[in-house]
Amino acid sequence: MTAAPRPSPEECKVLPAGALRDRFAVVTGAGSGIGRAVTLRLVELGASVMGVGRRAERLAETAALAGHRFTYRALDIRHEPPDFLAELAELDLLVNNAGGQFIAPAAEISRRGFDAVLDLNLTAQAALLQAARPGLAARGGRVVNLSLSAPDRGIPGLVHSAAARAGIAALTRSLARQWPAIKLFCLAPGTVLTAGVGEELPPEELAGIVERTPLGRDTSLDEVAEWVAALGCGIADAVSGALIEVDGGSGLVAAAALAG
Ligand SMILES: CCCCCCCCC/C=C/C(=O)SCCNC(=O)CCNC(=O)[C@H](O)C(C)(C)COP(=O)(O)OP(=O)(O)OC[C@H]1O[C@@H](n2cnc3c(N)ncnc32)[C@H](O)[C@@H]1OP(=O)(O)O
Ligand SMILES: NC(=O)C1=CN([C@@H]2O[C@H](COP(=O)(O)OP(=O)(O)OC[C@H]3O[C@@H](n4cnc5c(N)ncnc54)[C@H](OP(=O)(O)O)[C@@H]3O)[C@@H](O)[C@H]2O)C=CC1
Repeated sequence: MTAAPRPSPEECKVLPAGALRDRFAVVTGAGSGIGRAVTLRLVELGASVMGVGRRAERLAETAALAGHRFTYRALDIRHEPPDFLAELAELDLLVNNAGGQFIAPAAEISRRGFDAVLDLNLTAQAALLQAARPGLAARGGRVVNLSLSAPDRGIPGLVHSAAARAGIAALTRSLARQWPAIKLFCLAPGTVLTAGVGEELPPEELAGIVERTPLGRDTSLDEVAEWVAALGCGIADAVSGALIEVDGGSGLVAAAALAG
């Protein structure tokens, strides 16, 4: 199968200049991969961004690229209380991007391993949402939770992460009902060829997963960044609670078939 050509970075930039002027966003995991790309696009569109992550040196690299409208806090969302969010009187956009897991057969995942992945991808993110609620509600704010596509269909090798991501999708829908002043979304980007995913799977396995998606393609960083920015804009005003899969159609295919 011949895949459709990917849009160029410039073709992905569909939002007008200044679309996020005067907006204030918090992006977790802003020191690498998707979080950095999202941060740079939000800043380019006029927003001010506070980035969060454990490694200050990675956040400082993002700061050097983003310029003066980017500040950062080096902290661990699993082990530190989300006071930095509770202190914000006003917040337009929270991008819950920090996350991840390890790939292992279910039988080899210990209780501590399961807890660590549930904590990072569900419980810690729920705590961030609770802390951010007043600031978000004050501004009619939005939340984008990064997720995996079709977590409810099962993902062999990622049972802990699939459980957490199905949980965050349910949390997103439930909060969208309970907090009508805030719009919440899950964005599932399929396979994005970041250094982070490269540490989880060797290149040949990743290439196979990408090839077996219905569209035969990965999702670019520029596409993910533009989708997140769009969810922070007026165009997303009539949407809440949705899981949006920007995944080359991989959510349509059982994960076991993708893994080969
Ligand atoms: C296939 C189809 C794909 C199909 C599709 C695949 C597409 C994938 C798309 C997703 C892409 C991404 O997410 S990209 C993001 C990539 N980056 C990451 O995922 C990195 C994130 N990882 C982390 O932050 C951490 O490692 C995290 C998982 C939270 C664990 O944090 P901690 O530091 O607290 O944990 P540790 O102290 O190291 O370990 C806690 C327990 O976990 C266990 N543990 C840790 N690594 C383990 C491992 N590889 N195998 C077993 N068990 C492990 C340890 O043994 C401990 O248990 P005991 O031994 O009992 O003490
Ligand atoms: N790449 C892909 O194909 C896909 C990725 N995703 C999801 O998108 C998100 C970003 O992935 P990607 O950019 O590829 O991978 P990265 O590994 O580059 O991103 C993870 C980010 O989260 C931060 N982070 C991890 N743990 C913590 C913590 N405890 N406290 C604070 N920050 C933390 C990391 O920074 P630091 O280590 O400095 O703390 C890092 O910046 C993840 O949630 C991932 O699961 C979803 C589907 C596909």
